[in-house]
Amino acid sequence: SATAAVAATAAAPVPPPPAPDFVIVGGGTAGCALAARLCAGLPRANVVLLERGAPRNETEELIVRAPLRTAAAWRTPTLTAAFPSAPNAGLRGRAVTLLTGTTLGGSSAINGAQWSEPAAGGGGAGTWGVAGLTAANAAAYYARAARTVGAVVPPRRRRPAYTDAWLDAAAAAGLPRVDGSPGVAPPPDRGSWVHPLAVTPDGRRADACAAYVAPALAGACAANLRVHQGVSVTKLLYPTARCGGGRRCRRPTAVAGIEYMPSPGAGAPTKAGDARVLYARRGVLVAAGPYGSAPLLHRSGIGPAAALRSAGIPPLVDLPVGEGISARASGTVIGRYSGVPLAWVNNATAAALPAVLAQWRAGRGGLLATAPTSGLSRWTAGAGGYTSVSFSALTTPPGAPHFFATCIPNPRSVGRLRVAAANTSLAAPPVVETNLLGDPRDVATLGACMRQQQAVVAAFRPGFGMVAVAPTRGGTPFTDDAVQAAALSGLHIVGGAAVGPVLDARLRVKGFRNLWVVDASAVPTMPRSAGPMSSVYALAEFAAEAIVRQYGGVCGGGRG
Ligand SMILES: Cc1cc2nc3c(=O)[nH]c(=O)nc-3n(C[C@H](O)[C@H](O)[C@H](O)COP(=O)(O)OP(=O)(O)OC[C@H]3O[C@@H](n4cnc5c(N)ncnc54)[C@H](O)[C@@H]3O)c2cc1C
Repeated sequence: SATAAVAATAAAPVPPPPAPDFVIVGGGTAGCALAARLCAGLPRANVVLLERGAPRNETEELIVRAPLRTAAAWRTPTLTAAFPSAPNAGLRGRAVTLLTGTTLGGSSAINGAQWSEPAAGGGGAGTWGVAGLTAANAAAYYARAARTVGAVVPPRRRRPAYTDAWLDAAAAAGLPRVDGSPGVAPPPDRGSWVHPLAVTPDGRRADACAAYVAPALAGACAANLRVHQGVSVTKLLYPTARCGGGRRCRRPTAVAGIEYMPSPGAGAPTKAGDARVLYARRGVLVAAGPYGSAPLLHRSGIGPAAALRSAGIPPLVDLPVGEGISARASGTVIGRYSGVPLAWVNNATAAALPAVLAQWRAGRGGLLATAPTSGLSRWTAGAGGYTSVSFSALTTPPGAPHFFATCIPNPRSVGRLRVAAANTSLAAPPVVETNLLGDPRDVATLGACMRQQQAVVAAFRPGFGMVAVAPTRGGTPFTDDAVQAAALSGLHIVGGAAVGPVLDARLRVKGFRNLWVVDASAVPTMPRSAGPMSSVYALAEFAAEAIVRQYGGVCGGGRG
């Protein structure tokens, strides 16, 4: 089966040459999509996908695939990395916790699974300056990805309790109910809807591994795709030594391959002698995500020269890698309800019942198949943005009858990911200056959303017994100070190796003929959708098609 094919992929070292044609660094959202499309489109090419996360055990697999267990994934260190940002001046100097997926499927394996595409003019894939990817044709790549992951609005029986009560309250507060189905016209500027999810009809998360890599390994790519888990890529390798021996470093124009080692944390500590080399005959695609790709370029000498030098890394190519990241802040309005029973998705006891587990394992859905979030609202004050709502235990202990409305505005603030020292351990997280709410207009935008959500809380029908409990009780208004005190990371981040400053119009690192970056880092500004996942998939679909077209003659195939 497809799952067995993935389970059989080894945590073992990559076999010796012949070198693969393409090496993909990072088996996340983009990496899995790229791998599946390249191996199918170029049947005579060998593709190797390297993922730092180790193969999942049965418990981890349940946490990834059962939508209700999403918050458990965030607390599982083998599935996610959680680390502090640098202090944010806009949050009065507070750091926030950042989170990312570290397992095959990447962040798509642990995220909210909400499928949201930018409306026309919303900074989607057609606006990034990628040659051949236009506002007119981008919709086709979003649609291809939506079909592959099977993004659909969950049927009524799979929606969290009280979703309709929330939609009624939102409409009463000025956010009318609209249709958010994929392929339907994008939701108008103001509205609320039940969101499409990357969840299969039998209630399993369709992450990038399940949707792309597993079927590829079980079918078209059984012979030419290898997936190696539990290995971390440490740096890029260049064709010949261009530095040292008193010679000046010459700027390389190609990469030869990568160096990798067993991921830290899994067993014995990683030693320098564990490093291995993998050459790539055609090229390397970096898809290590918003916290992985820029640091890999930095460690390989590609980045701001002065910053690299002061971090002890000899600069080879002076490019603004890590600059210009765009990260979302969030602010949550919390209500407590007393007039109706505890929402059943918030019932931790029921979720752990053997019968509930057996029902989900048998593919009959049930409680575990229900995603914790109810839906999304879109609004326009300031730079506009989205609100994700839930009646569940994403942020508080289970069992509390709470309602959460989390505002995720479109950010104007710009941050950067700083160069880490050359000897920084692989396990050390990058230094991320998220600069949340650094632009004062972002404070105003977030405040406008949170006040609007207070109005939604107040608009629940009286029998619901809903009252706001945070950031202020009841209808007490709150100030911008309170917004800055309450804001956290919205968990969405793009940029750092963006098309324009770092990548050419074909998604290659400027000046390199065979080094691509294809993931959230390549995206120049935050797409105006409720999350970047659909845009990351659309970019990977486009990039794979372009590479298949380029190499079809030499590697066989050529079908996209
Ligand atoms: C908690 C959370 C919730 C979210 N919810 C939503 C949502 O509901 N909807 C939405 O649209 N967006 C959501 N997002 C954002 C979305 O998931 C990301 O934008 C998207 O998945 C990023 O894809 P990527 O391919 O760039 O990176 P990732 O999917 O993160 O993949 C990067 C991969 O590279 C691997 N890697 C990193 N470094 C190395 C290395 N040196 N060697 C080998 N492997 C490496 C990582 O382990 C990882 O698997 C959420 C994000 C988070 C964190």
